[in-house]
Amino acid sequence: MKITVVGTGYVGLVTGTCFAETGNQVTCVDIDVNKVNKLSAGQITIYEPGLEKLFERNLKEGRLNFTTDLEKGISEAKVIFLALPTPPGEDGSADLSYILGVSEKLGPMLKDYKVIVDKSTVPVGTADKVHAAIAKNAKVEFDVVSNPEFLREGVAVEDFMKPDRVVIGTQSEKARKVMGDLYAPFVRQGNPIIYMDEKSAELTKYAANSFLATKISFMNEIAILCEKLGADVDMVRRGIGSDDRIGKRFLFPGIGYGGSCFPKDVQALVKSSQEVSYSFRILDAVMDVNEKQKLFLLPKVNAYFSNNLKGKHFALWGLAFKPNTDDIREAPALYIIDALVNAGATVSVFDPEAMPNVKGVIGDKVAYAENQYATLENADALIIATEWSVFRTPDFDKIGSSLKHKVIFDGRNLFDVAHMQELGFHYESVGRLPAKS
Ligand SMILES: NC(=O)c1ccc[n+]([C@@H]2O[C@H](COP(=O)([O-])OP(=O)(O)OC[C@H]3O[C@@H](n4cnc5c(N)ncnc54)[C@H](O)[C@@H]3O)[C@@H](O)[C@H]2O)c1
Ligand SMILES: O=c1ccn([C@@H]2O[C@H](COP(=O)(O)OP(=O)(O)O[C@H]3O[C@H](CO)[C@@H](O)[C@H](O)[C@H]3O)[C@@H](O)[C@H]2O)c(=O)[nH]1
Repeated sequence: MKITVVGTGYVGLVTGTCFAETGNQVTCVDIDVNKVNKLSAGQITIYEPGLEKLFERNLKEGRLNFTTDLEKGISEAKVIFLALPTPPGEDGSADLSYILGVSEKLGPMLKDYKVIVDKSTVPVGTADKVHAAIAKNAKVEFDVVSNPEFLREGVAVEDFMKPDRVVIGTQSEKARKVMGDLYAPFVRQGNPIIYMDEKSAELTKYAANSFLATKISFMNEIAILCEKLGADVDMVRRGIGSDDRIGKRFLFPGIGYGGSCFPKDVQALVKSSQEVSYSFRILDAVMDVNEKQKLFLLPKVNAYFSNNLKGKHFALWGLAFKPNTDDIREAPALYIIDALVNAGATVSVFDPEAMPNVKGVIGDKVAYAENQYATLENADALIIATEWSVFRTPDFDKIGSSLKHKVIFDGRNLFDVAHMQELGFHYESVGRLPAKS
C-alpha cells in the first residue's frame, strides 16, 4: 500500500520505517528541511535501538523516502498518517495547531479517496475537528480515523512491530477495511485490533497513559511510606506485582516519570475534564506527587552535606528521561541539575546518548565527561538519575577510590542495599532504608 506519514519525529519515523518494513511504499513529510536532508542522505535523526538497521534497509530498497513537499508527498498515498506534535498549550491543554494547520492544507490537495489517520495523541473530539478542517476545501470523499500510538521510546520498534493491541477509531466500513489490511502483518500472533468509534479511541490513549502514570505515582508514595515505616519498597513491589490483577509492570519507584508523553498527557486529560466541568481528582494528585518526586533525592543529599552544597561537586550518571533513548524532555535529571547548581554546587555528567541534547539546552551549566568514571574526579558524591544498563554493574572499587566521600544517591534503585553496606558505601535510594558507611 502507498502511505504517507506527516511529521517525522519519534513516532513518525518509527511508523514510516515499520510500515516500509512490511512492504508498503512510504513517504515521510516534514517541515524541517535539515531533518529531511539528513534522512534522505541515510543519516538517522533519533537514537532508537533497532531502528537504524530497518531504516537503512528500507531506504536502500526504495520503500522509504523523505520530502518537505506535502502536496507531492501525499499525491499517491491511500493512507495519510498525521504524526505531528501536540505539545501542552499555556493552560495545559493539547495544542492542536500543528494537526489542524496541516489538515486545512490537505483539503484542496486531495484528488481521490484517502484515509487520514490521526496518530498523534489528541483530545476527544479532534477527529471531528480534523474532518471539518479538511472538508472546508475538499472536493473528494475522505475518512478521518483515530489510531493512537502506544510505543515506548527505547523499545519503539519492538512495540510497533508487536503491539499489545492496535486501536482503530472509525465508523467508516471503507476506512476500517483499509486500516485492517495495513495492520494485518502486525497482529499475526493474535494480539487484537480493537475497533471502536473515534472518540473512544482518542480517550483510550489518554486513559492508558494516565493509568500508567497513576501506577508510578502510587508506587512513589508507597516508597515514601516505606522509608517512614521501615519497610522495603522492593519487597512490597514484588509482593503486590505477583497478583495478576495488579501486574508486575510499571511499579518501579524512582525519581518520577518524565518524557514527552506522561507529563503532558496527564495534564491534558485533567484539562479536558475541566472543560466538561469535571474535576479529575486522582490525576491532580498523580501530577502533584510526580512534581515532588523529581527532587526526592535532594533532601537526602542536603542532609548528608549538612544543608550546605555550596562548593560541592557532584557526579551525575544518566540524563535521558529513561534508558535507551536520547530524549531529555521532562527528564528528572535536569531538575536535579538545576537544584544542585542553584544551591551553589557544580556537576559533572555522563549519559551514553543524551549529552548532545542536554548541551543544546543547558550548555556549559555542567561539565560533560567522556565516560561514567570520568565524572567522579573530585566529586563529593555520585547521583544516579537514569537506569542505563551500563550503570548496573559498575566497578565499585573505582567509584569508592575516586569519590571524595563514599556516597551514592540512587534515584533508580540499581544496587542491593546490603551489598553496598558490605562495600562500605553510604547508599541512599528510593523507598529502602539507607546503607550507612
Ligand atoms: N514520542 C513518543 O514516544 C510518542 C508515543 C506515542 C504517541 N506520541 C504522540 O505522537 C505525536 C508526535 O510525537 P513525537 O514524539 O513523534 O513528536 P516529535 O516532536 O518527535 O516529531 C514531530 C515532527 O513533526 C514535524 N512537524 C511539525 N510541524 C509540521 C508540519 N506542519 N508539517 C510536517 N511536519 C511537521 C516536526 O519537525 C517533527 O519532526 C504527539 O502527539 C505525541 O504525544 C508520542
Ligand atoms: O515502573 C516504572 C515505569 C516507568 N517509569 C518512568 O515513567 C516514564 C515513562 O516511561 P515509559 O512509559 O517507559 O516511556 P515513554 O516512552 O514515555 O512511553 C509512554 O508514553 C508513550 C507516549 O504516549 C506511550 O506511547 C507509551 O505507551 C507509554 O509507556 C519514564 O520517566 C520512566 O522512568 C517509572 O518511574 N517507573
